[in-house]
Amino acid sequence: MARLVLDQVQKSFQGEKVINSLSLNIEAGAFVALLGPSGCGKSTILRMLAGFENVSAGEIRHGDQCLSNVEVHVSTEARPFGMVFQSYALWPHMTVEENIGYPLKVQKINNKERVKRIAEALDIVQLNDYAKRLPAQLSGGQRQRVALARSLVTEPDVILFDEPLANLDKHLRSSMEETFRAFHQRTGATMVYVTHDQAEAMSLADQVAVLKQGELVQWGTPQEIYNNPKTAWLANFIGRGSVLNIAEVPPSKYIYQDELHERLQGSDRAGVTSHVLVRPQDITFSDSSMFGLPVVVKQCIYRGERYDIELLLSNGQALLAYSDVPLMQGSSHFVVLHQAWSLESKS
Ligand SMILES: Nc1ncnc2c1ncn2[C@@H]1O[C@H](COP(=O)(O)OP(=O)(O)OP(=O)(O)O)[C@@H](O)[C@H]1O
Repeated sequence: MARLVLDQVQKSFQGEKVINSLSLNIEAGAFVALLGPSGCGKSTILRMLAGFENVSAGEIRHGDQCLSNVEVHVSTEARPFGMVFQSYALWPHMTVEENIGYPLKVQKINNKERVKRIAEALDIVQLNDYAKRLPAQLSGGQRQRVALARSLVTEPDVILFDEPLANLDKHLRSSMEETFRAFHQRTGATMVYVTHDQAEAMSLADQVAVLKQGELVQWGTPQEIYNNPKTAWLANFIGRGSVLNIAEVPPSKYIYQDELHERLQGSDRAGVTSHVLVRPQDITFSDSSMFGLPVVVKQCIYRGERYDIELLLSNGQALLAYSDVPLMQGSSHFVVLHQAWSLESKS
């Protein structure tokens, strides 16, 4: 097991840069998500890691071995990596066990060892009873589990996932998340997981790289990214919340109730303003004008477990809060903002 390093990696297609000087240190055994909107370059990074694409500049290393730079390109087959795709990519004419065993056949692993490893892989993904079936006789989730099992029979150091749950319905996705988690714990392999679904990335990964237009916006634990986003774009991409203008505060710090209320009310007079993120769970409704800020309800939307309340502050800024009870459109209330996180930039 070795660390996977992307060192100032760049990628251009026909002279157009799609990955701009990306550096990431992925520790051995980590579960890393590459997260970002469509077209940000996630799949291109995965394809460079897999060896399907070369790099235009920079270097990819696995431990001491250089996998890719402008001069070196280790082929896909020679990298100790497994891969799981959105489309499963199973052989339709092969049974489950034949599909799983195929990479071992290619590696000319002897029959006895092959049978043993197939049985272990079937056990990990809990498909022992399905070994003799064809892919067409399986559900989408079961097919993806076959693809998972096939990715691990060669005992790879690293497994690359390209949106593996994208074709599955919501219910199945959450049970597959459980499978991935257990799979990671049992194999101990390093996992690099591409997704555009922030909830999936947050629940699975221990480190998340958020990308936008080929640039790394932030790299950290799910908690860091949720609680301490650098930019307003990221704050809106991960979870829900409101970005407000307040009288200037230093970036990257929490501001609490009294100071926050004061600076919010002073934002109109202030020469310089800062952007802060307020999460809806950090807002409560108050009976008192002494502690609360006046707001008017713009919209109230039922969400099952709660209501989303879109509010307008007296200076016209919009604020999202949650409520257990419905509030009438146009009605006036007071809210307490318990804390806000000051952002480095708005973009
Ligand atoms: N072979 C190629 N030739 C030219 N441009 C490409 C090629 N592959 C990808 N691109 C471009 O590179 C950019 C990043 O694409 P990529 O597929 O990596 O994004 P992504 O984040 O994985 O998107 P999605 O979530 O939609 O799959 C896009 O603008 C895309 O059009």
